[in-house]
Amino acid sequence: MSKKVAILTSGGDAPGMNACIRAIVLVCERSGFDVLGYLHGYNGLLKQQYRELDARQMHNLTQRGGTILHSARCLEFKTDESARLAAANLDELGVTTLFVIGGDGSFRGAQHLGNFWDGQIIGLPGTIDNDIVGTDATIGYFTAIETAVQSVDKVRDTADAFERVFLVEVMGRHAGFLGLNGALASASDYVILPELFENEEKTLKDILTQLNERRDQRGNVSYIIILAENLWPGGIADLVSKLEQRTETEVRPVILGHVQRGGSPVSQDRLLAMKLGAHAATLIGKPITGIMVGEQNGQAVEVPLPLTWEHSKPLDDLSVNTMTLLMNNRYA
Ligand SMILES: Nc1ncnc2c1ncn2[C@@H]1O[C@H](COP(=O)(O)OP(=O)(O)OP(=O)(O)O)[C@@H](O)[C@H]1O
Ligand SMILES: O=P(O)(O)OC[C@H]1O[C@](O)(CO)[C@@H](O)[C@@H]1O
Repeated sequence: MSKKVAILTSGGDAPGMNACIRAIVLVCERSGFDVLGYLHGYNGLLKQQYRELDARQMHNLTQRGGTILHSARCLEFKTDESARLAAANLDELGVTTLFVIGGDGSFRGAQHLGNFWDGQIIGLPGTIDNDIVGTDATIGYFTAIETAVQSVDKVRDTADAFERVFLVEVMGRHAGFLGLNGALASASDYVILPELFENEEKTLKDILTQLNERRDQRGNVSYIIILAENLWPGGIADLVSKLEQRTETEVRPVILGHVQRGGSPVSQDRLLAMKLGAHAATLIGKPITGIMVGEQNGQAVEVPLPLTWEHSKPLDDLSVNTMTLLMNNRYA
């Protein structure tokens, strides 16, 4: 009997998930394995909602954002009862390997399932947040940076025209990767990140000092602040109003939101997705389970799932130092 494997995408969708599905399906087809795709994350696993996947359906897919399997958050999957049901459903279909493409929450779900199911479980890091330990980057992260940068470039045009202050909120859940690199690549003026945030007063003072110095030297200037979501205690509206009071000028907010999750994946995400998906498919049937396949320094690595979430992934020193030199601590 031919082997049967299944794929699901879970949590926030990320550009490149489709390229990853394609890589897994193509390698499986070469090996003569049947592949099915569960729909809507763990919901599909609980409701036995799936479709069969073959190479013909993978045509013209790499460049598409989103996920053809749809994604979802499924709170009930946290219960033991749900994991038992999922295990029974997988066994009923004869699935022996399950690939979970998603973020750290999806990996917790995969680990939870592993407590009740004897099959092989392999995670692939798909999230725009890049907040997964054990891989240099996650699928979707590079596209999200690109989208944020293109958006800030546009904001810059109008900010310059009016010599206005803009506050741009980016995603990242509780991690600053998207904010930091989006801010750097768009040559923004100041960035507020969860990893570096001390308190409101210090942040406001820093911004005021920098902005006043700029105005003293150059007259009216445009000024762009990047704010990571879920960070400012009173939300973006509160920061806008505090900045307006202290700068005595208009401050305009822009929330980039889910735009950052969409769009055709950039090459870096396509390549990462293909490499990780193809490598993961070569592990089918090997005595290794409960792991995430990631990339570290150009090598595929297999990382036990709990190690991907037990500690927070730190921002890299080079990016932080560059940001300090060119942005937050540059007064002229
Ligand atoms: N502790 C857990 N036990 C079982 N399942 C879980 C657990 N944590 C998360 N999950 C499952 O994984 C799903 C996705 O998790 P979450 O919403 O945290 O997104 P994610 O995978 O971290 O992706 P992203 O952060 O990019 O949106 C949850 O809706 C739930 O179905
Ligand atoms: O789509 P939802 O459920 O609003 O989730 C938004 C969250 O998902 C992400 O886009 C990806 O994790 C986060 O950056 C953001 O906080």
